[in-house]
Amino acid sequence: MGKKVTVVGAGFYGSTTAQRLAEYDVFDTVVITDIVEGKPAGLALDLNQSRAIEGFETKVVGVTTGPNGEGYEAIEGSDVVVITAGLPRKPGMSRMDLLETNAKIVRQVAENVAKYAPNAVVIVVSNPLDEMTALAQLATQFPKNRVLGQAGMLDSARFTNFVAEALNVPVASVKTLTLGSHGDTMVPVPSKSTVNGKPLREAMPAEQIEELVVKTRNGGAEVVALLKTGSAYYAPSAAAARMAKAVAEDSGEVMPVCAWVDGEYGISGVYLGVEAEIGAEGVKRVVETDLDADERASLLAAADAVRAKQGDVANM
Ligand SMILES: NC(=O)C1=CN([C@@H]2O[C@H](COP(=O)(O)OP(=O)(O)OC[C@H]3O[C@@H](n4cnc5c(N)ncnc54)[C@H](O)[C@@H]3O)[C@@H](O)[C@H]2O)C=CC1
Ligand SMILES: CC(=O)C(=O)O
Repeated sequence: MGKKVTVVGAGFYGSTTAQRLAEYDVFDTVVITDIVEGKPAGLALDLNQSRAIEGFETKVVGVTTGPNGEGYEAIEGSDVVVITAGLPRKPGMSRMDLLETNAKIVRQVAENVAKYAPNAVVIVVSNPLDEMTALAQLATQFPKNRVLGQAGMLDSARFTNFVAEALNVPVASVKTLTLGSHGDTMVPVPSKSTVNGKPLREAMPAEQIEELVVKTRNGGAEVVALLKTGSAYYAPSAAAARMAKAVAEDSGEVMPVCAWVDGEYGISGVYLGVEAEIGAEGVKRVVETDLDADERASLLAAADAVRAKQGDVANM
């Protein structure tokens, strides 16, 4: 049977994700939903009219959902659900300032996903990301491997872009990695970063790497400050769409994602940014990589900070 993906939230992140997913042409159907009357249907109409130009057959369906789950039957049979519903940051706000508002939204969405798409893999993007991922798992009661969050793909892409720009080399020649949280305890990993296959540490001085590490941690805030309203969506949607594609194709691709960690790195009981194999069941396996002592210490600190916050969302 053909694959079906749902994107919940038809704002900037959701609409660009739906576009990317449709243009991949690997799904039969992309459903996009929102609580705003008419907007999902309008986006679907517009995206479907681009099919003849872009050359894809995926059908986009737009549905407005109600406060009591009205309209959610449209997501039935989804293989993947991407949750983008929720407020974005304003300049000066931290992702954590969105916690209480977005927790209510994500809980309501996740409960409906559990009811109408009980076999889906859920990819959470709403912020604060690590907490909303944990909340979505609690609210759906899905197996922990079937709920994951998007952060590391985006943060690594930002780090890669900054390195490529600083060295004036093709983006494709740079590989970087970020682990930890999608917040202050993000852990960019220079020891696993390379330029043309050679260690990043041989390509630029330590002080410059540290500058780019800080820039990566502030990557989202830098865009928010420039946009004035809303937050980034081109790179974020590329990241979430790639994850959804990996699930649909059962590719087993290793990606940095927010996944349930149960013993890897000596860390347990927390959704945290780690590398994982992604496939039809969501996270097939968390992939542990060798880290320097300081990177490992930062990851452990991130786990402690995130675990404490994730404990709070159970009652939200
Ligand atoms: N994880 C990550 O790396 C990133 C996360 N984000 C987060 O993604 C979220 C969405 O960002 P944008 O699309 O830019 O915001 P946006 O404001 O453009 O769109 C959010 C949409 O969610 C909808 N919504 C609200 N409650 C809903 C509900 N109960 N059901 C369905 N839809 C609902 C709103 O009507 C709105 O259309 C934000 O929380 C933002 O912080 C954004 C960028 C990166
Ligand atoms: C909004 C957000 O989380 C980001 O751009 O990183």
